[in-house]
Amino acid sequence: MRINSFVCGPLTVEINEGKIISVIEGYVKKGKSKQEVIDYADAVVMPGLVDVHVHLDEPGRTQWEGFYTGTRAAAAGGVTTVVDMPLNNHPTTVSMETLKLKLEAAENKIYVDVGFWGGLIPENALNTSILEGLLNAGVLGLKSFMCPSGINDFPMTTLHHIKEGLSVLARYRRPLLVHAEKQHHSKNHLDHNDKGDHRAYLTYLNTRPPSWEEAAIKELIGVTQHTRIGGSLEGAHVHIAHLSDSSASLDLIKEAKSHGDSVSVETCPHYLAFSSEGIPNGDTRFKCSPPIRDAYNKKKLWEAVLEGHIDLLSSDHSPTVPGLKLLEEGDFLKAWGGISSLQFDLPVTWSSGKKYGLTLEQLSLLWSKKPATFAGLEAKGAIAVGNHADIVVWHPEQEFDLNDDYPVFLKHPGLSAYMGKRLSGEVLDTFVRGNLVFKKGKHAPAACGIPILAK
Ligand SMILES: NC(=O)N[C@H]1NC(=O)NC1=O
Ligand SMILES: [Zn+2]
Ligand SMILES: [Zn+2]
Repeated sequence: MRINSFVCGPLTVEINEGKIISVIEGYVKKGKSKQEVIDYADAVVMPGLVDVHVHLDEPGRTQWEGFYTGTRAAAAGGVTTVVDMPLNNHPTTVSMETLKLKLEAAENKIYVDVGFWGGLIPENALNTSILEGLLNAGVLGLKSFMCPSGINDFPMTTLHHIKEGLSVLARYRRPLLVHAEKQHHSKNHLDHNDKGDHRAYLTYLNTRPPSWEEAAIKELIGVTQHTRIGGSLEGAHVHIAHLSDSSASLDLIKEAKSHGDSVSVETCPHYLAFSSEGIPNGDTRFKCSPPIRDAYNKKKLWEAVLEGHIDLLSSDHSPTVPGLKLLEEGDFLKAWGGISSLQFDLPVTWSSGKKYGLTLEQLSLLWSKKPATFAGLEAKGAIAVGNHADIVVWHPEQEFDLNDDYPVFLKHPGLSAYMGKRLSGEVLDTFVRGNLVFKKGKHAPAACGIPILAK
């Protein structure tokens, strides 16, 4: 099969047996006989997105999302690989046995390729053989929380657990992703028992100040110094999930990187597209942790992205059921924290980013090459000879309204914070390993995604 496209000049990508076999500047008019040629004219052909932070919640909470709905939404949004988080599913993915349950649940249901993070919790951190079993079974790395996760069977880890986990991960050369917020009480800090207006977003924002992120990251940086070349944790890598604070927390990460620590950081579209000032009273679709901060913070976060201080983007797609989002009560303190977004990674990032000067090359690095490399997926994330033919074809300038008529494939479309927005950048077609999994608004009849296991 050949794909022709005209972006920065004509381009032809040749695909055979799921892999890219040539990338040629210019249109190749004559191919082998019987070879299928798709001409995309002036649409953009880019590597499919690799979303390394997605909660698919199956098994156990399929009513929240699920492999079928989540990966169909991913395919419709040009996301060709997702890496599933070890929590919100039940049981959580914290052992070889629970990973097996994930794999069984995913069978014949996934429309894009799916990798898995395992969970680092106190129990397995203190039992190396459980962790080794989980890593040997193929999780791409581990994830832990420095504050309560909101899920009973996923307890938070202390720095001691994190160090234990890193010493195992160092041998496997796989990363630890950390939810870096550390609860502490300060003078202005209102906690959940205080009587602020629960429908006001500011009440919630004040319960999770930037100093929570700063405190957690400061502790982590004390550990990442040992990941430097020659250090006691050489080979280990710490990745800070969903950074929201673009001030002191970011400065700490920059400093650690300047010393050669093996550390990276992601942020998410909701921190780049929204600001606290614009969140309506009672609209709990916008509740997440760490919280969406003010417009100045957002601007600084975009600057950090464009200057390369933020390594990659991910969705932290974390949906739930309408009942737990408490939309009617609009109670920001009691509602589930998590933003539903997976299908909109590409248009949301583009619509917001182009106002700040984001280029297509940067977009592609942040959403494909960098996350693929981070997760150890060498054959993904770039249109290059030998790579998987994971491709999104899209029209960056095509605008659309996310209204009730728009085909949203997520389990609960109405819960997404992006509904009602006008976005720029419509996906035409999505290929996963050469299979056309989404074409002009329709999915392929069969789910041809495969699970990705580390060797
Ligand atoms: N458990 C879970 O998905 N938590 C996520 N939700 C959110 O808003 N931040 C998270 O870490
Ligand atoms: Zn998190
Ligand atoms: Zn998450």
